[in-house]
Amino acid sequence: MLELFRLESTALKSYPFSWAEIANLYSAKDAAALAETFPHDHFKTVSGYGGEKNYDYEARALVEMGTQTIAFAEALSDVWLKLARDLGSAPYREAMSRLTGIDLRSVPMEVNVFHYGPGASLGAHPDLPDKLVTHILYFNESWNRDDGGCLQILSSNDPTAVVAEIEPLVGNSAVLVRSANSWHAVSQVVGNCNASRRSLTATFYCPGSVSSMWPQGETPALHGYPRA
Ligand SMILES: O=C(O)CCC(=O)C(=O)O
Ligand SMILES: [Fe+2]
Repeated sequence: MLELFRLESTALKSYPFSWAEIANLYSAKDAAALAETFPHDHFKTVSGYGGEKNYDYEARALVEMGTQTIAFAEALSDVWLKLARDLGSAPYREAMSRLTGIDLRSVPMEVNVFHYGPGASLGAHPDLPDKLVTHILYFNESWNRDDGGCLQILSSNDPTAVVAEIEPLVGNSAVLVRSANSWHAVSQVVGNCNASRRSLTATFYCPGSVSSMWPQGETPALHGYPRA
């Protein structure tokens, strides 16, 4: 499913920090099926203001932290099951290690899926210090830049210091190596947007870290995501 050679044939950019945009992660047929059957089950609403960042979106677990366990596998389409298996696999970790120059073969990782509905955004942030690398994959069949919802690579904590913008189109992805200056944001989705902005993050953590998305002991209320 995942065309790992795309990761192997990309070099990281060094400005304004270590990052890369990588397109064409799947065949056209798989890309269409992934976009068509993007998960709508078992989401929690995540929002908060202040602290590291402002944020507002819907999140679903796909591969649980530090395991290869696929969350709510029974609700996934065949292509989504395949993608979840690939993201939990050793060859994916090896390709990500080669791309970033960081040994990610045995560190804890988790995969989560997101809908950003009308008005949703993610303020400028460098990612928490216990993260090593985040790979963000996108799943919209089409996208209008005027609707917001783009990943913005920033040269500082100033949200207007935009160096590059990545559209959330299926097959497209971005790799961010966490550092003190790895500033990035998601521009606000406009209020009248008629499709959600769809993404997934595969996050590799420092050894010994726990999930900040799904704190242990918390039993979040999960719901279906009803919108298109
Ligand atoms: O969805 C994106 O493009 C960025 C997500 C992100 O920065 C994060 O989850 O920390
Ligand atoms: Fe981030």
